Amino acid sequence: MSITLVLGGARSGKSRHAEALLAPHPTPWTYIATAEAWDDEMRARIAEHQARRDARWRTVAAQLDLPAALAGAGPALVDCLTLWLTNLMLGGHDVAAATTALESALAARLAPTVLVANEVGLGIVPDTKLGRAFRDAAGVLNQRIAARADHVHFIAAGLPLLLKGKLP
Ligand SMILES: Nc1nc2c(ncn2[C@@H]2O[C@H](COP(=O)(O)OP(=O)(O)OP(=O)(O)O)[C@@H](O)[C@H]2O)c(=O)[nH]1
Repeated sequence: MSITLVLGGARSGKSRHAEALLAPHPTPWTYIATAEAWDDEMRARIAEHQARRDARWRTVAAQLDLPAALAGAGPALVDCLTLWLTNLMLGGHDVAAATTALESALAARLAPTVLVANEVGLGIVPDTKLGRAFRDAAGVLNQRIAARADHVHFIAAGLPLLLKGKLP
């Protein structure tokens, strides 16, 4: 089933674009959230997203186990891969093995999947070793998922740029 990767910077409008991609598909749509509400700012960001989603959505939290969240779900939106990577790295997990497991889960999907990820490598070189390792790992992860995706869209200023496949 079709896989779409939606890339973009912070507040580029990528979540809104990704949500709209599921509109032609049957409900309920599954929103797979990788974020954790660790402070008030994050709680406010999450609340904004939740307010936007109506009863056609069901929300599943998956900080680490994306394959389990994807298995058996209908049309699904993963928001976002970059926070999932953060969770893996901070937890000391094997990122390459987790990515392989995600690729297998995507290949087994029977319904469309949209995945959101941040394009983090466009700014200055991070001044910490962890920051540089994260930036590089995010680039590798995006390339691996993009290679398997049917469609890849890059969002800037709320507007989509086609990198692969088709725009809706
Ligand atoms: N735990 C949890 N996280 C959620 C929920 N809804 C949204 N989120 C998270 O909210 C995050 C998106 O936050 P934003 O800060 O608005 O994203 P952004 O990158 O700045 O914005 P856009 O590019 O415009 O989408 C994603 O990582 C989601 O996982 C939810 O119901 N529960």
